[in-house]
Amino acid sequence: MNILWRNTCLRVLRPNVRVFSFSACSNAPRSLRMEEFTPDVIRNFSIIAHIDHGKSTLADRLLELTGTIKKKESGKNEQVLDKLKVERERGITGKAQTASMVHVANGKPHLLNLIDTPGHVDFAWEVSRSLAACQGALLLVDASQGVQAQSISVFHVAQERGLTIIPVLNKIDLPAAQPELIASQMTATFGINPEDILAISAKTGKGVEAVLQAIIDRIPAPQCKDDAPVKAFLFDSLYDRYRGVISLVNIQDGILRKGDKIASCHTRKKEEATDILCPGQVGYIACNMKESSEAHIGDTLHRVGEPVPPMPGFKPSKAMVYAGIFPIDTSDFPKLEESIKRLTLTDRSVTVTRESSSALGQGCRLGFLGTLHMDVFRQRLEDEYDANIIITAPTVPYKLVYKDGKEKFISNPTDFPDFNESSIRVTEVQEPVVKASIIVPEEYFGDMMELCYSRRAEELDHRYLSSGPDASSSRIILTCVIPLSEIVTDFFDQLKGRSSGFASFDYEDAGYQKSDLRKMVFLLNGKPVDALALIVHRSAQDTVGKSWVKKLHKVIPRQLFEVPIQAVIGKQVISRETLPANRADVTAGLYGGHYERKLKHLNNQKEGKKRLKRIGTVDLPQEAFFDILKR
Ligand SMILES: Nc1nc2c(ncn2[C@@H]2O[C@H](COP(=O)(O)OP(=O)(O)OP(=O)(O)O)[C@@H](O)[C@H]2O)c(=O)[nH]1
Repeated sequence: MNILWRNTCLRVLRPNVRVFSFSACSNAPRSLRMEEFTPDVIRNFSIIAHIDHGKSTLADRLLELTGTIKKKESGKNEQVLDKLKVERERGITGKAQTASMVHVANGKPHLLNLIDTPGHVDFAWEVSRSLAACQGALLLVDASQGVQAQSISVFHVAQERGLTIIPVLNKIDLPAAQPELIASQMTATFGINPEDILAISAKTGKGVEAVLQAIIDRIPAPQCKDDAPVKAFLFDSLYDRYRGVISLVNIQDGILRKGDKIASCHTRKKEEATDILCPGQVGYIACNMKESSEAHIGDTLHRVGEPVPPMPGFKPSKAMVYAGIFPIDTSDFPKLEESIKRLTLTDRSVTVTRESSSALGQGCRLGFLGTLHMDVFRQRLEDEYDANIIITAPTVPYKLVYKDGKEKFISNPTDFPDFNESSIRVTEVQEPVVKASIIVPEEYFGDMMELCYSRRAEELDHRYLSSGPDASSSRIILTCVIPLSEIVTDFFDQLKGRSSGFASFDYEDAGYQKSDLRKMVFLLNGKPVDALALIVHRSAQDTVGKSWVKKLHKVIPRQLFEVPIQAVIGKQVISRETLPANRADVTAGLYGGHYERKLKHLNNQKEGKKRLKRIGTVDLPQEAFFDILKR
């Protein structure tokens, strides 16, 4: 095992992104050695913020101020942390990123480890595990937008962990900034002392120096013992093309020296350290693991022969949204499977199993943390691996309770039982629910209530988020319990659309709840199309049935005979449309003389035929599924 560290800057990014080297740290005295950073001069901290409140920008300014990275000469504040297209579009960062910097304060060089956290509800798990490696956090709030749903939820996690919170008001340079109003909102919402709030502009750098000083003055040093047995906490892992799996660790106790044999409490695997890492420090370990599942997040590492009690366990990541991924051209499956395998090495929270569908052929069923996570993965497959894929409608994991008390989780609608079967032994179906909180300006409150009701929300409650004297800026926090299946489709888009983009939303797991759910199957000419099966709530079955049948009617090409399209639940037909028959000569209407056009049409048809799928007697091009299933 190699322990890789950099004296002054450790920057762990996605493998295809630059890794900063020691020489980039211009202001750092080169003679500094890692052993000199005793725990009292180490600060491990995180930045917590709602999406877009400026976390990455502040991280960049801190890195610049400490000389860890060079200030951009162009004066443009482009971000150092590279983002995926989907991340840029949605203004979020998915994967946590970590950096270390040295800052001289109070006459001594201090080692500051910034453990970045992602800013989206799907990644709440990453937030909680990165906070476990910190003693403090900067709570960053946009001075023009105020406190948002995500700021509150992450604040609570940080508070529960006993972290020291430094409240920071960002974007004070904006003309729309209302620093006094937002500061009073922060004081009321988080119960913090108004004098503790720092006002900054991460964009211009104003006030950022004071943030560095506050990190050193206010955040406690990690409590570690030099002479205790080595105890290292594994809080993240990533995949590097050349070095395999890289684990990020935080040394909680003891000194890890070159030549030390290290073992994992979880996997019992043993490795040898090739460098030194001291208490309180954050570093990364690269061993020759090829499977990221071998690096257990939340694992504790210790020196061989000196066992330590493992750190209190971390809940493993839990897939909340499942979808089938199939190649558009069925012969591409081996390539697709290989690409998925490679991509999951860099993102170990995705679960993969093989799936085969009579309609779409061979594919994989993937489990994601949420729909954004799914979109990020899909885009990476398309961009980085050039994959042409069809992705089925997302499903949440349902729970079936049997007569004998046994329980089973179902993540594929085709496995859902038909309740009209006489042999049915299922007594109850349960679905996952979440506790959602929405923060919205008062004028959109009615729309939000309506949206929540239409999505089967229960236990609705609301209160005013305290604000300043200006009544027009009153905002409301609305909480409810809502089925997860209702928010994995277009809930977020609806929320943004109906509130002109002002609503912010967050949710946390609230267990399972009994529900009246049925499997809806779509029949083409009497034959079911497995890839389109859905689980629906009884209250929504008519609307869902009707809209899907309409959609199918629109995209399915006409056949030589009439095709009935039906949505059925059990034996009951919920909705039906009939696709009229087509005339045999598909080139009819192309008049004589237009030879090239006719030829082109025939060639297109030939090409299309290769991808035709036969559902019973109905021929369907794979692309039709793409059209049906794209959101
Ligand atoms: N005017 C102004 N804009 C800022 C400031 N800080 C950040 N921004 C802008 O706000 C936008 C969001 O900033 P990011 O740093 O990407 O936000 P973030 O919180 O890191 O977003 P996620 O990592 O995706 O959660 C960017 O366009 C920044 O340029 C600031 O102090 N003033």
